[in-house]
Amino acid sequence: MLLRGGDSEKSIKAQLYKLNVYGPGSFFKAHVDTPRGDNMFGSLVVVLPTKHEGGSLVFRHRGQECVFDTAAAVSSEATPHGAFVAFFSDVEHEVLEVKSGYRVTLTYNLYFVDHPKQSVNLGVAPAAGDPLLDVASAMSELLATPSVLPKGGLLAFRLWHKYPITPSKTILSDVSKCLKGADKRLKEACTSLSLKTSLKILYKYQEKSDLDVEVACLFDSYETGFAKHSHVDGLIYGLLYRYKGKCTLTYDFPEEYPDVDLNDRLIKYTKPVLWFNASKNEQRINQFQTKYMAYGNEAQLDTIYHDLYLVVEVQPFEERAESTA
Ligand SMILES: O=C(O)CCC(=O)C(=O)O
Ligand SMILES: [Fe+2]
Repeated sequence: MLLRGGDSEKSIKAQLYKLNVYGPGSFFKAHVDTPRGDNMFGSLVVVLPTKHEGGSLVFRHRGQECVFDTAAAVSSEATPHGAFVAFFSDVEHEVLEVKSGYRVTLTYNLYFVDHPKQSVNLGVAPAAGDPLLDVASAMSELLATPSVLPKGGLLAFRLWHKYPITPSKTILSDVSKCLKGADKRLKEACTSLSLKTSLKILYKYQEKSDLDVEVACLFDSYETGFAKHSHVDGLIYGLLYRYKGKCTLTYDFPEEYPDVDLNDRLIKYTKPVLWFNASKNEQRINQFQTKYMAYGNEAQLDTIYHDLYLVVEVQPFEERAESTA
C-alpha cells in the first residue's frame, strides 16, 4: 500500500537499477536501498518466472517483520509466472539463502516526479476507507485538552519512515512534498485542521555530569558542522545551565555560528515540546554519514537516510479554544 489518498494521483517514475541472479547458496544481506536523490521513495522488485527454493524476501521496519515468499509466488500455478513487490526503500530487507534453482530479479528505483510527462501511470487505486479522518480527530481531541501545551508550543512527531538527505543540498520543505504512507497522512491531517507544520532534524546535547540534563534542538537543515564545532556545544552547554534541563530548545541554526552572547536571542526560540513516537532508547540522534555507508545496497556518501520530525505549531489553549468555538 505504497500510495494512498493524494499520492494515488502523484506522478512516479520507475528506473531500472539492476539484475540480480541468485544460484544455490546465494543471498542478499539485510540492507536498505541507497537513496539516489531526495525524490526517491521506493523500490520495485520484479521476480522473473524461474523456479527456485528458498530466497524469500524478508522486510523489517520498526519492530515488524513480513515475508514475501518469491519461490511460492512464481510457482503457485502449473506454469511459472512472474511476481513483483514494491516497498518504501528505507525499509530494511534481506534475501534469504536460495536452496535450489535460480532466483532472478530486476530492481527498479521509484521516484516522485514533478512533471507528469515523465511518469508512468501505474493505476494504483486509493485504499478503501479514510484513515485520515482518524488521525485528524485524534489530533483535534488532543488540542481540545486544556492540559496539552496550555501556553502553546510544539508537537514533534518522529516520522515512521526515514528520508533521503543530501547534506548541504536538501531543503526540508521539499522533503515534505515526498512524505510516505503514514507520514503523509499525518501531515494531511494537520493541514485539514489548518495547523502549521514543518519538518525538522533533531540534535541533542547530553550532559554526562551530575546535572544529567539534555537539550534537544530541532533544526531546519542537516548540520554537517554540528559535531565538529565545539563552540556550538559550548553554547548549548550554557543554555543547559540556564534551563536546568526542564525545557526543550528549538533553534533555527543561523548561517554564522553564533557567539555565546547571542543566548538572549536563542531563548526566544525555546518552546515546550510534546514528543511522539520518540522513546528515549529508540531515538537515533546526531546521525552522521559514515554509520550508514556500509548498510545501503551501494556504498556511497552523497545521500543518506535520516530520521525526521514533523513539527506542529500549537497556539496557547485559550486561542485554540477561541478558534474552534
Ligand atoms: O532480489 C531481491 O529480491 C531484492 C534485491 C535487492 O534488495 C536490491 O537489489 O537492492
Ligand atoms: Fe534492496
